[in-house]
Amino acid sequence: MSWELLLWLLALGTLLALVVQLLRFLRADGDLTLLWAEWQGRRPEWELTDVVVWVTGASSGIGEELAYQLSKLGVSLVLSARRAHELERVKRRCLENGNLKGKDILVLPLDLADRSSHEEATKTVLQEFGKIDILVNNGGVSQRSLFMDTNVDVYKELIEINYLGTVSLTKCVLPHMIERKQGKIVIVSSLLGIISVPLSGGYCASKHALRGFFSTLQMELDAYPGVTVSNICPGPVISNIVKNSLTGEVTKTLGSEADQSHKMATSRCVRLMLICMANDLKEVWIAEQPFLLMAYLWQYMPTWAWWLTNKLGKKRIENFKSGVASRCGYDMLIQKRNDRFQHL
Ligand SMILES: NC(=O)c1ccc[n+]([C@@H]2O[C@H](COP(=O)([O-])OP(=O)(O)OC[C@H]3O[C@@H](n4cnc5c(N)ncnc54)[C@H](O)[C@@H]3O)[C@@H](O)[C@H]2O)c1
Repeated sequence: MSWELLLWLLALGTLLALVVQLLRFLRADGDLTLLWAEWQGRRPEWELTDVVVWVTGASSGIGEELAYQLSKLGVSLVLSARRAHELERVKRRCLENGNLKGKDILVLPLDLADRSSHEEATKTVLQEFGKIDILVNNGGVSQRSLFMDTNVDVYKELIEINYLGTVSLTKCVLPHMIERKQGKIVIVSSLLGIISVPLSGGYCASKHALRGFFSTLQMELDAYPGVTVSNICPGPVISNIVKNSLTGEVTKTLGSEADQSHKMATSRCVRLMLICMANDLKEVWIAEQPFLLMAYLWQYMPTWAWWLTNKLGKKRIENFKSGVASRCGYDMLIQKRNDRFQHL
């Protein structure tokens, strides 16, 4: 075989490998560090056993699924949200399907907006389990309304729950972690803490605030390498978030959602969240395409991202005005993606 032919074969092989990697990347549902950790990193089954985990927003969606997956790992669980009866339901299912006993799960009703109650709640957890290894700040609400139709109180509420509620609870728990020189603070932010979309100005603001604030805290905790902060940014995930979204008034929620077929399965999102926690990753992005690509576009080519988001944003506003509020404007792209991958 001549050298020339060998070189051609080598080049062809490299090209093929690149194409395969590109196809993989296009199907990726997490940022590259996270997917690497899933492949080669520490497993949640090894790292997250025999720990006390406090999950806020545990009565529904991502927090509820987190409770189920954590209960299978054999952790002690504290389940918080506002509705005690919903938390009791989640506790019952954890006991039915997981490896825990009744004494391993504490139901602790908590309103993130009622900051004066957070110190007492923290004391209750410490009295019950003696330590807090992981605080998952997951509770939150979203928003669907145009700025011109939105009362400023809605923005205040979003900041109170999503941002200040999270900061306040972390402030109560952190001294205990610093004293023990170990612990994990997990923030469930959003891709909307990195990018922005119309109709959710208050939600985007609260999640951008979380990212800015907790990145700073990560650096301030440099002297305590055993105390880590992880900022988790999911894209659309199946849950009740849109249904529970605030609209133009604090007292009004959207109340329904037509279709969630374009969203990531809650179980997959939570599995990747556990991988993030097991590997102490500082920030992870969890989303299917094209949402993940949009985040990369915002990061590396903001002007192009603006152009595209603006185009899709118009569709999102049109859908909202015609009463299909759950549609995100990326529907055309998602439909094309689904059609294409069905044929692969
Ligand atoms: N589902 C998504 O598409 C998505 C995407 C990105 C980020 N997130 C984030 O994930 C987190 C969980 O949301 P989800 O999607 O499971 O929605 P969800 O509506 O199903 O669950 C939200 C949880 O937060 C709780 N909560 C709301 N207000 C609260 C308050 N004042 N005090 C205490 N608890 C409160 C709710 O009771 C519920 O348990 C939120 O922070 C949300 O912003 C969700």
